[in-house]
Amino acid sequence: MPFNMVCASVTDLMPKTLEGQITMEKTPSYFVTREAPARIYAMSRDTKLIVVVRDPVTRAISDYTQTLSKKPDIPTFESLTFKNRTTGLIDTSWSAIQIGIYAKHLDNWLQFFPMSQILFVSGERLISDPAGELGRVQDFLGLKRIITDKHFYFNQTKGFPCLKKAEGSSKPHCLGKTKGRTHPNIDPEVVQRLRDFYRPFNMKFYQMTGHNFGWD
Ligand SMILES: Nc1ncnc2c1ncn2[C@@H]1O[C@H](COP(=O)(O)OS(=O)(=O)O)[C@@H](OP(=O)(O)O)[C@H]1O
Repeated sequence: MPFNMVCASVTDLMPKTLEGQITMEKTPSYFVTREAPARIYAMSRDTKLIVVVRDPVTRAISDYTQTLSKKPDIPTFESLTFKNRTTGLIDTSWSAIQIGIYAKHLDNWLQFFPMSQILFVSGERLISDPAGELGRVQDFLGLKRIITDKHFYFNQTKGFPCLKKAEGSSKPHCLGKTKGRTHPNIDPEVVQRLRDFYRPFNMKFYQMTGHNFGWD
């Protein structure tokens, strides 16, 4: 990812929700938008928030890969990562790097919402155990566990789980072409430097969420 943030709530601005329905809205940039928590809180303070997160180093490379697919002339990942390559100073103003400082963004949300209203879904586990991760989502939303292991199969070619049957269809459904792009090879020293950079922020994030995402 990029990653996604989902808001589940009933608000005046969203389509009318019938009894027994939940309105969901998804935008990747919510989690990192400074004004978002106050605005969502003002709309509906009971909103439940779901954020899909993955290892911030892989996330940064994935983000870069997505930009590269649209603008093939951009500088290399390695050159964008550093303010000064010789000193190893990381350019934290580069959005691909900035977005992965999850603890900092979460701080912003905790000014308005309690942790009990926020669920962090592991992007890695969404691939290795989709039913388990979706079980957590269903529990969090107070839904019966309808989606289980029997709804998925693993597509080796795609490298992702797919749905055995898409909603309202009898055909399987896999993620589209823009998911699972091949990432460029990044200089391992740069990857290591980024791992070191993110470690303290990851530790803080594990502490805040009470969940070790296993990125280190
Ligand atoms: N269901 C599911 N499970 C696990 N991982 C998933 C899933 N859906 C998307 N992805 C990964 O998210 C990356 C694309 O991010 P987004 O879908 O948020 O991007 S965007 O909406 O197009 O901006 C993309 O990252 P890459 O690994 O770089 O391809 C996908 O692998």
